[in-house]
Amino acid sequence: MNKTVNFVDLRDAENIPAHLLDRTEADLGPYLERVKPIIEAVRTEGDAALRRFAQAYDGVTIPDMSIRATEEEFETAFREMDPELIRSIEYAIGNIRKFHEAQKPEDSWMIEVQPGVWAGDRNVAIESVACYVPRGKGAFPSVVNMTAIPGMVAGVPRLVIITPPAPDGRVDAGTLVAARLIGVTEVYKCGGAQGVAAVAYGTETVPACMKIVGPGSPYVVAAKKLLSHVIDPGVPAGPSEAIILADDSVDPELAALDLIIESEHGPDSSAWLVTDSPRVARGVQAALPGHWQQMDAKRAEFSSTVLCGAYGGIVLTRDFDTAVEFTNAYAPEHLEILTCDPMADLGRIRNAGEVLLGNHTPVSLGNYVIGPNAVLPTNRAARTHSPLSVHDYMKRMSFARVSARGYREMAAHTHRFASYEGFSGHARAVSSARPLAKGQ
Ligand SMILES: NC(=O)c1ccc[n+]([C@@H]2O[C@H](COP(=O)([O-])OP(=O)(O)OC[C@H]3O[C@@H](n4cnc5c(N)ncnc54)[C@H](O)[C@@H]3O)[C@@H](O)[C@H]2O)c1
Ligand SMILES: N[C@H](CO)Cc1c[nH]c[nH+]1
Ligand SMILES: [Zn+2]
Repeated sequence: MNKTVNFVDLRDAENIPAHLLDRTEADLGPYLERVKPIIEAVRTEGDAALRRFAQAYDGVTIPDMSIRATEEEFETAFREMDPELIRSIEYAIGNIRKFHEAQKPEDSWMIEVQPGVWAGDRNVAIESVACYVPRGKGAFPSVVNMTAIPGMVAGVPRLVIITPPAPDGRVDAGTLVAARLIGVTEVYKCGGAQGVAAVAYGTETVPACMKIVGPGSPYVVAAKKLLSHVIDPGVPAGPSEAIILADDSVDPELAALDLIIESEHGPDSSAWLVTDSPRVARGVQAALPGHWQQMDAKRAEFSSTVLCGAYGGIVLTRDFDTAVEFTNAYAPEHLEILTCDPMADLGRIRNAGEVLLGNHTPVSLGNYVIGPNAVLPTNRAARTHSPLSVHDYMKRMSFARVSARGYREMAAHTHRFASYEGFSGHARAVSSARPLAKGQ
C-alpha cells in the first residue's frame, strides 16, 4: 500500500486553512437529490418500496422478506451467538445503563417564584422513538446499546429499531441479541433513506414514530434533513470522525494505533493527529503503514483512504496552544487527549462530542463499553450539540399555579405589558372584567 499520509505543517501558517475543518458530510448535495425519490416511494408505496430498496441497495434476494424480525430470528441469533460475545454485550449494557440512569432527570421540580406563585417543569418521555442502527459498512450491536438503552431508561413507551437487512433477508445477529437483552421487541429491516422515510410516514408494517435517533451514512443524514418537518431528526450523527491531540510525551506507535480507530469506519470518515511535536508527527507517519499491514484489508483500505486523503492525516502546529485552537475549531465527534496532563488539558476543550483522556482510554473503549454514549455530533455539530443522552428521549413541560394573593400583584404588571404591546384581549383577561369570586 504505497499511499502517502496527508501531512499538514502549520508551523508557519498565520491561521487554520478553512478546508481542513471540512468533512465528507459537508457536501450533502448529491445525497439530497438521490434520496428524494426514495422518500417519495416509501411515502406512497409503503412496504412494497421497502422490499424493492432492500433488493436494490442491500442486495436482499428474498422478495417476500418479513419486514419485522420474527421471534424465530431472535432465537436463532441467540443460538448462533458466541456466549463470550453475549457476555460482553451484557457487560456493556450494564455500564451504559448505569451511566444513563445517572443522567436521568427527576420527574418534576417546582419553586415558589413569588409568594403564592408556583412554577416548575415536568420531564416526560417521548411517546415513540426509532433507533437507527447502521449496517452498510459494518454491523453495530454497539449502536443498539447506545440508542436503545437511554430510550429504555427514559421510559419511552414505544421504542423500535430500524436497520438494513443482510442479503439473506436477516438482521445482524448481534443487533437482535442486544435488542432482546435491552428489552426492545420491534426490529424492522429497513435502512438508509427508506428506513428514515418508513418511520417518518409509517408503512403497513413499520410504525410512524415521533423521533429518530442514531448515526448513519450520508443517505441517512440527507433523509433526516429532508424529513425534519415530519419526524424529529435528533442529534446530527453522520460519518465517524476523531482527533488525536498529542504532545511530545506520547509514544508514536500508540498515537498511530488510536488515529486508525475512527478512520477505518469508511472512506467518508475523518481522522487527524494534531500535535506540536515533530517527533510524534513523523513517528506516527512512519508507523501507520505497519499497522495497516496487520489489519483486515477492507478496513486498512478505508483507513489509508482517509489518512492519505483530504479529510484526515497529521497536522503539525508551532505550539500546543495552536493544537488546542485547531481542535476547538474542528469540534471533533471523538477527541483523545494524549498528553502529560490530559485532565488539565480537558479544561481547555470547548467543542467536542466526547473527550477520552490518557493512554488507557482509547476511542475503542468509549465506542463499546465505558458507558457514555458513542452516538455523537459530527460535522462540527459538537459546537452546539451534545452526545446522545437520556434527555434526547424526553421533553420538558412547564407548569405554573398562581393563587389569588399572587394574582393581585401579577395582574397589574401583566396589564401594563399587554397595554403597551397593544393586546387588549391579553389586558382584559387580567382586568376587572375577570369574573373572580369576591375578595379573591
Ligand atoms: N456518529 C456516530 O455516533 C456514529 C456511530 C456509528 C457509526 N457511525 C457512522 O455511521 C455510518 C454508517 O454508514 P453505513 O454505510 O455503514 O450504514 P448505513 O446503514 O447508514 O447505510 C447503508 C444503507 O444505505 C443505503 N444505500 C447504500 N447505497 C445506496 C445508494 N447508492 N443509494 C441510496 N441508498 C443507498 C442502503 O439502504 C444501506 O442499507 C458510517 O459512516 C459510520 O462512520 C457514526
Ligand atoms: N465510532 C462510532 C461513532 O462514531 C461508534 C462505533 C460503533 N462501533 C464502532 N464504532
Ligand atoms: Zn468507532
